[in-house]
Amino acid sequence: MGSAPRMDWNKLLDATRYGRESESSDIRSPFQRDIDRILFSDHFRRLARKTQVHPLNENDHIHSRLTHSLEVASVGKSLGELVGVFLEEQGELPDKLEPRDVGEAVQAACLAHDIGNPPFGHSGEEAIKDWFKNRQQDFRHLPKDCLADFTKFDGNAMAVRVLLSTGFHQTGMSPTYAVLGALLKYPWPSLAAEKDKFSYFQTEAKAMEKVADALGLIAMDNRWSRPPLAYLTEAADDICYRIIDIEDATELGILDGWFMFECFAEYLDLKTAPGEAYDWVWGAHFRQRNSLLRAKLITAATQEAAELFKEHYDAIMTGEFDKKYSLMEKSKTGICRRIHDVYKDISGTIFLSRRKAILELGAQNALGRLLDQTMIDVHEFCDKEQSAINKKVKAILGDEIIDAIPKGEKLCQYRVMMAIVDYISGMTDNYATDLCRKFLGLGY
Ligand SMILES: Cc1cn([C@H]2C[C@H](O)[C@@H](COP(=O)(O)OP(=O)(O)OP(=O)(O)O)O2)c(=O)[nH]c1=O
Repeated sequence: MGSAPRMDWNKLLDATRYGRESESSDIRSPFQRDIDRILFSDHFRRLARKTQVHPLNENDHIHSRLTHSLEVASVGKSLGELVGVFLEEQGELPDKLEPRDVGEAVQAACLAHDIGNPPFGHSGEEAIKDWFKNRQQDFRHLPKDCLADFTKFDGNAMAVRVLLSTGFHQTGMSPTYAVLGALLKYPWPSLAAEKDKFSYFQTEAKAMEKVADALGLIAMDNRWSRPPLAYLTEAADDICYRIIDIEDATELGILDGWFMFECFAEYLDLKTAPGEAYDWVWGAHFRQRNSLLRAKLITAATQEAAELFKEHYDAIMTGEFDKKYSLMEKSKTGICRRIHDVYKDISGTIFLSRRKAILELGAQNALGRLLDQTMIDVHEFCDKEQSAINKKVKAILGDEIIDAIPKGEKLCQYRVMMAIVDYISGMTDNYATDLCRKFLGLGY
């Protein structure tokens, strides 16, 4: 009996670039260059005004997708380095690479993990999906796998599209294969998606074959094995958003100022008796107390996540790690388990808090309205003559975006629809709200 196929770090950490391979004699490592390309991109900058949990918030302590992405990148870098040290000990770290390089590859992917998110976070994704689901009949002539890209729309796939430079107004990031791999949380297309999660649209399907081949991913049914570094990107995200969402909810008064302390102090073994190191917490402002808890939780959870990666290493490398679970969920009694369980109990209260609920219903309307207005005559975009509305939509998107799509091609309409979705999902929350107001005829 032959042994199960196994992924290989020489391929998984391939620093070759997808697309343009530009010469560089500067001091930066290939993965540091990925970090810089992502960090300086306009897609990344716009995350400052995209919802993490609480839309259009005026409290500057509350996280946007930008602050979240920076924090995830910080945790991801540590996780990557810890795993890099482990690979070195195993004798599996490719020649010329150091543990720090693994940290940088994960850091880059973490920076980009939400770069494809639409405005208004998850409710924005739902709004886009709902709009297309309600109009499936109108688009029934599209190939099934193309239509599913819209009816199951996922920001994860848009992130890959942004990085591969196929999206709206992109000049090209040409990321390394290793960083693309670390971003591939769901390495299958929309039609194969369970729970509407997938990492690439049909526009990127050909590119994905090249990426999967370069990374040496294992073909399994209608998907590829998840690249091991993607587990670390996911763990960094899971650790950060669970802790930080609780902290933000406390800041907004949705949860009590002692909530974090009551849930976690005992698990962190904090010394808070009179005369002990942290006895100051009793008289502290809730923010000071939460800062301490956040720091301790992130440190402990990061270390545990690296240990969980090592514990499940063989299953991860052969693609057999249970795809239903994340690393964090594999924790039995550790701090990751506690964070996961507390968040599970409390997330309903946070997600259905009054202000969030009101603004999310508004977001549904705003995105629906933007799609209504830009998609009215989308069936005719590939005709020679353009309707008056399509001429205006073209002018808004930029004529060159639509003109670049070959008109005789079978997938012309699908590509135009994708260009419009690029445009809308690339918007910040405030831009989408403002454009909706203008589309309603309420002035400029
Ligand atoms: C499901 C859900 C999440 N959120 C917030 C909570 C977290 O801060 C954040 C989690 O979303 P993501 O960071 O996008 O991560 P995820 O793991 O849930 O999803 P994916 O696999 O697609 O990447 O979104 C809401 O505000 N409302 C919701 O209904």
